[in-house]
This record gives sequence, C-alpha cells and structure tokens, in this order.
Amino acid sequence: MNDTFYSNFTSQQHERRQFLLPFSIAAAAIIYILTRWITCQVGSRKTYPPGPPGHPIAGNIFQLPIHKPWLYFQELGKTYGPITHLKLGYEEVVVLHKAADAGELLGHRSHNYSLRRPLIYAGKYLTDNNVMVLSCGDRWTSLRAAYHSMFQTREMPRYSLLTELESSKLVLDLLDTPLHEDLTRTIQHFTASVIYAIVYGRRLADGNKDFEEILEIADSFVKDCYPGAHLVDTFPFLDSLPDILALWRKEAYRKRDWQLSFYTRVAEKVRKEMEENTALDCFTTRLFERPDFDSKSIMQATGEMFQAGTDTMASTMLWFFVAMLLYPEALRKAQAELDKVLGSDGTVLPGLHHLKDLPYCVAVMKETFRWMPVVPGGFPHLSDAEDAYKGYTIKAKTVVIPNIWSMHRDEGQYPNSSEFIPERHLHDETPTLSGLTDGHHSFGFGRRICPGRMLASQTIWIAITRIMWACNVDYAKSLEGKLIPIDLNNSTSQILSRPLPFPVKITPRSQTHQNTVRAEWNNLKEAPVFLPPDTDSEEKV
Ligand code: HEM
Repeated sequence: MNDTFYSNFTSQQHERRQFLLPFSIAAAAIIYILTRWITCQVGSRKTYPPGPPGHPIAGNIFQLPIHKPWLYFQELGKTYGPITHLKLGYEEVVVLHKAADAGELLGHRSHNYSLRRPLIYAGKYLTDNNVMVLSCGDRWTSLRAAYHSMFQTREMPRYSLLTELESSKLVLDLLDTPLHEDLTRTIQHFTASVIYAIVYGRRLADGNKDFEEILEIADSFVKDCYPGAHLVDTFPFLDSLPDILALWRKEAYRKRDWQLSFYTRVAEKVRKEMEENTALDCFTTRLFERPDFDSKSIMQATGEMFQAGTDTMASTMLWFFVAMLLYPEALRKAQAELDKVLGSDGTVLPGLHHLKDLPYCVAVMKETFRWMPVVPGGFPHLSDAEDAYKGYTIKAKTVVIPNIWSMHRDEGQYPNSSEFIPERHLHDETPTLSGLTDGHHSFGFGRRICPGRMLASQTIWIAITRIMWACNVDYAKSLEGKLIPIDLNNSTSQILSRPLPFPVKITPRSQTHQNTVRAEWNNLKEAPVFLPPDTDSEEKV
C-alpha cells in the first residue's frame, strides 16, 4: 500500500511539476516584462529638452552645419524653445539660448557644469589637454591661478603703458596709408604684440618671424576644438584604429611637435635671461618660479595665451571697423564726446585715465562685443552629474553649449538686437575699469569664464578710443568712384567669427591729431617701463 501510495504521490507531483513549469516561465516572463515596463514608465517620467528628431546612430550630426552653427542653433531655439536637445553621435548635447539659463546652469550650478568634453584630437593628441580643453582638476586649478595672478583687475594698471604704447603704434600703422584692402594683419599684429609682451617680456617688433607662427597656431587650435570638427571626437571608437589607418593622429602629432618647438624656443630665451638676471617680470618668469609647473606645462601655458587671446581680440576690433562703416553716426557721437572732454584741437590724446569721462566710447566697445560676438556659438561645457532644470532632465556628461549669438539677439534683453546701438549701454553710473566687461556675454560663463577678459577689454577700449579720436573711417571707393559696400554675412564661420577682408579708407582727423600720436609713440618707446623690442628681429619702426 505504501508503495502504491508513494508511486501515486510521486506521479501527482510529477504532473504538478509539469503543469507548474510552463506556468513559472510565463510568470517570470510577465514579471520581467512588467519590471521593464515599470522602469520605462519611471524613466519616461524624465522629460528631456525638446529638439529635432535624428538618426538612430548618428543622431543629429548630419544636420549640424560646419558653417556658422550658431545660426542653426538660433533657429532650433525659435522652433523648440530656449533649451534644446541634440544628439551628436553618442553625445548628448543641450543648447542654451537665454543668458538667464546659462547664468543659472553654468554660473550658479557651475560645480556641475564646468567640465570640458574630452577631446581626442585637440586634447589627447594636439595639446596634451591645454587649459581650454582640460576638465577641472589640479592642473586646471594651477593654470587658472596663474592666469588670475596676471589678469585680475588690480593687475591691469601694470599693462596701461604697454596697451597705450601698442595702441599708438597701431594708430600710426593705420594712418600710414589711407586705403587698406585688408586690416586683418595690422590688427592681429597689435593684439599679438600685447600678448607677446605680457608672456615673454618683450615687444613683438615688426618683421619678427614669430608673428606668422603665432597666427597659424591660434587659427588651427580653434578649428580643431569645435563639435563635429573631427570624426574621432564624435565616434571615439575610431581612436582604437592603428596609426596606419588613423591619419588624423599623425597630423595632430605633427602640429603638436611644431607648436611645442615654437613655445620652447621663445620660453627658453626668457629662462636664459632669468639666469642672467635680465628678464622682465612676465607670465613666463612667473611660471618658471612656480613649483607646480614643469617645463612642458610652462611651454603649453604660455602658448595657450596666443591661442586664446590673439584672434579673439583682433576679430572684435575688425567688427568695430565694420560697425564704424555701417553706423557712422556712432563714430560721430564718440568723436563729439572725445572733443568735449579733451578739446578738439587734437593735442590731448585719450588715455586709460580718461575712461571714467568717456561713457559713449565705453558703450561703443560694449556694443561691439554684443553686436558681433566673436565666439558666437560659445565654448562647450560638460555636465558632471544628472540634473533637473525647469522640468527637464539634463543627463550626466551632457555637452552644454551656451549659444551666445541667440543671447545677444534676445529682443527682450536687447531691443532691435541686430542694430548697433551703443546707447543701450549708457547708464547713469560713471564707467569703471572693472565694469568694462559688463553688458554682454562674449566671455562665457561660470568657473570657465575667460580669464583674459579684463585685459581684452582694456586693450580693445584704449585702441578703439584712440582710433575714433585720431581717425576718420570711411568706405573705400571702386575705380568707378562708387562706395564699396560691406556684407555682414561675409565672415569666417567656425568657432571664431571674423569679417573677411574688406577695403576701408582711414585718414587722420587733422595733422595735429597724427602728430600727437607720433609724439606719444616716440615718448613711450624711450620710457623705462617700456618692454624692450625683441633684439633678434629686424625692427622697422
Ligand atoms: C575679445 C577677446 C576674448 C574673447 C571674446 C574671449 C572669449 C572666451 C570664451 C567665450 C571662453 C570660454 C568661456 C567658457 O567656457 O564659458 C574663453 C576662455 C578662455 N580665454 Fe578668452 N576671450 C578673449 C580674450 C582672451 C585673452 C586676451 C586671453 C589671455 C590672455 C584669454 C584666455 C582664455 C583662456 C585661458 C580661456 C580658457 C579658460 C578655461 O577653460 O578655464 N582670452 N575666452
């Protein structure tokens, strides 16, 4: 009986098991599907900023134009709202179109939005991660501290004589000939000279062969940084290709070696002068004195100043000339202010100490920065952790692009935003040196804000104020005697926006004005505080 009972029991069990098995599988499948569904539901409660639909793998990469991407971003803002989302390959990208949002995310929440997207081409291979592409960390902190020691507001008076000297030289160069087919080189020489003197303690005299190299280095770096510039930055798996297939790697190494050899050659001269006790206090001497910088970091940090400062300042000044042609009323008003404050006989040259008395000239400079920002698409930041903002989720490691162009064309903040209207910056308070950077967003945001902004503003202000004081700026005429018009769309189109060559007529307001500038140049080049010219070069002046 026991046997019968036992065999009945086991067979029942067997049958039950046979019945239970498919049931368990079905139950597990249902639980799995339910769990996935719930996870998806919870996940989908996250709302990402809106944006254009893209390809499942490439995302929106093929929609992003290489030329003037800031205009495409601006259109996205109009269609999808002030915070828009894109996918470039595997990268999540959020574009900000309002200064208030950039101020909140990149400024107030800068602890989370101050990384840089790791750049393989420009970072890993080309520059060994220079300050612009370096994410926050000890090296970045040391570099920022070094920049701060040179460029904080209270250091600015140290550069007054230098910027006054270089600006008088610039005005003389501009007045050298009435008709300029292209001002770019003359202006770039001015901005490169200011930086060269601050970095190496000597002037970049006319004919110095370093000038051409500085321009080439500055130009190639900005192009190599922008999203979409190199496929390997969009699809990092391409970095695992062997050298034979990765020709871009060889190219980046070649550029890196060329840049490093340039920086090393010039910085080594300063080191030698330090040993001989003849070096002037400059960025390079200060870096050589810091224990946290080795030789290679010094070469890179000094070179970065040219990459960051030369073309940005020069492009801003070129846009100033475009504004003077298109809006001659602004030039006339500035000249009226200068004549009222300094007298109209042309014997008193404006200096930095006149800044507080010349609010219109300050407004012209601020409006130039606003009207045509030279880094219109901003410089991308990278978020660290996931964040929630205005009901949207911004994923960890999202590239955040502050589209300065949209911000400066915000009709709420700047009515008639495409017009050049210096008056919008005129307020009751007296202008100050520290307030020179206000009124626009051209220098970026938060912890990554441009450390050279004070120097750039002081340098550009003194230069354009002296140009307006000493010069008439007019359209050039064709052989048939017709004015040659200027086309605002005719500008460079990648990360940096600079007008393409345009002809312009520059004449002195009077012979006395020109003589006064020449006297200042002759006077300052003899002054003891003047940084001596580079003796290795052929001095033309
Ligand atoms: C018209 C002149 C200039 C403009 C419009 C400009 C604009 C900018 C912008 C938009 C950024 C990125 C900010 C961000 O990430 O939010 C930047 C960064 C930087 N700029 Fe400038 N800049 C100018 C001149 C200069 C000068 C003269 C120097 C140095 C002498 C300089 C040094 C730097 C450096 C080192 C960075 C990288 C900062 C970092 O990533 O931590 N810039 N600049």
